[in-house]
Amino acid sequence: MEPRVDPSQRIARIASHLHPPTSQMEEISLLRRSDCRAKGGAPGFKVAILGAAGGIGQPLAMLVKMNPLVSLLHLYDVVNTPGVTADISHMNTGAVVRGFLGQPQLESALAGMDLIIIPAGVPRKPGMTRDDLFNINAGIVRTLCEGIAKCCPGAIVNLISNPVNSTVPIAAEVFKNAGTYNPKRLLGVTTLDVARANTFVAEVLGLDPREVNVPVVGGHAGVTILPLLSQVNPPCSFTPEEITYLTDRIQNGGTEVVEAKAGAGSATLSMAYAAAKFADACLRGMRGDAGIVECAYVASQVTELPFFASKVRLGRAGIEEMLPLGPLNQFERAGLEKAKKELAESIQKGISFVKK
Ligand SMILES: NC(=O)c1ccc[n+]([C@@H]2O[C@H](COP(=O)([O-])OP(=O)(O)OC[C@H]3O[C@@H](n4cnc5c(N)ncnc54)[C@H](O)[C@@H]3O)[C@@H](O)[C@H]2O)c1
Ligand SMILES: O=C(O)C[C@H](O)C(=O)O
Repeated sequence: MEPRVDPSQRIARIASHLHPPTSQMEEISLLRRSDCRAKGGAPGFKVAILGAAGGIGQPLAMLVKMNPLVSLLHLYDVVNTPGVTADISHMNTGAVVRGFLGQPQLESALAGMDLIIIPAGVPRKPGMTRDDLFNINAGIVRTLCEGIAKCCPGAIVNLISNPVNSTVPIAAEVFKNAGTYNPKRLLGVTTLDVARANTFVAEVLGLDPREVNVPVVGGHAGVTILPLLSQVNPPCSFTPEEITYLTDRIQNGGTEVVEAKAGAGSATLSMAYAAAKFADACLRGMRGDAGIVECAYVASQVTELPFFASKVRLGRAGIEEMLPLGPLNQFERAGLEKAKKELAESIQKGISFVKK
């Protein structure tokens, strides 16, 4: 028979786990994790979301909490994480959730994590380009990456904060300065471009969007978003009008949402979906699953540019292989030249921000 425990002591013990003093945060996080495993919870990966209380962060936290590969989920933001954490923690899925609030708790949020997802930063309003976010978001990404270099240098990083074409080079420079840079572990998330391309192409072809796969390469802003409509799977052909319509809609999908939201932000729900899907692909690769291929914006040798989005094969250590672009038609070759011109400037801007 179990020893009798005074119910008031039991309640006090639970309450102290829910509202621990800051200094005990990490210790209790470990305690709860081992509690969870002792009760039969499956071991899994430790994931942190930085910017977890935002428009993307909240639905992303919900989706990651539902991922059976995740055993521990850390939610970090400079505002509102206690509420978001309490809310998400009531979902009866396997992952244990812990909240971290403000810069003093950043290091505890990062310690021991396997995968870091970063949607921290300001979103666009109508009339703005993603590059207009640079001045605020560059500093946010730099600070968070300095924390990663210090507390979990071996983690895989999924970077969402815009302008992605510049924030990924910023992260790379920060990691280089800290001596922790491994290009296989730093991935700019462009999955939403692929999700949009699959959806819009499926609409035109009258297919189920889940059965369509469109490679989208280049970067994540305007003309740098280059859908390869000649490589759509299942193989198909388009009229010149369809190609013009689809390319324009895919390149401006983000602006379509920004304008529809009319000042209330940019894509959050579709982005959370895309980020959760991409994180799941990274985790399956880390687990050792074979044949996981996704498009992402990464340090690259596919073109002469140091960063470029293209198909990568994911594995235990992050990026295991960079797949070639494949044959491009004349329209795509012209698009690639335009994309490279803008990308080169955005990459340089990111690098200079850290070097200055
Ligand atoms: N890569 C993509 O495809 C893609 C898609 C959509 C949005 N985005 C970008 O994602 C970012 C977030 O968008 P959102 O709609 O969630 O914005 P949001 O304003 O709703 O949320 C951002 C969150 O970041 C937090 N934050 C700010 N500074 C922080 C810091 N120093 N540390 C931790 N958290 C911090 C804020 O408190 C807020 O909760 C934007 O830059 C947006 O442009 C990228
Ligand atoms: O368009 C934006 O500003 C957000 C994001 O990059 C998107 O593609 O939806």
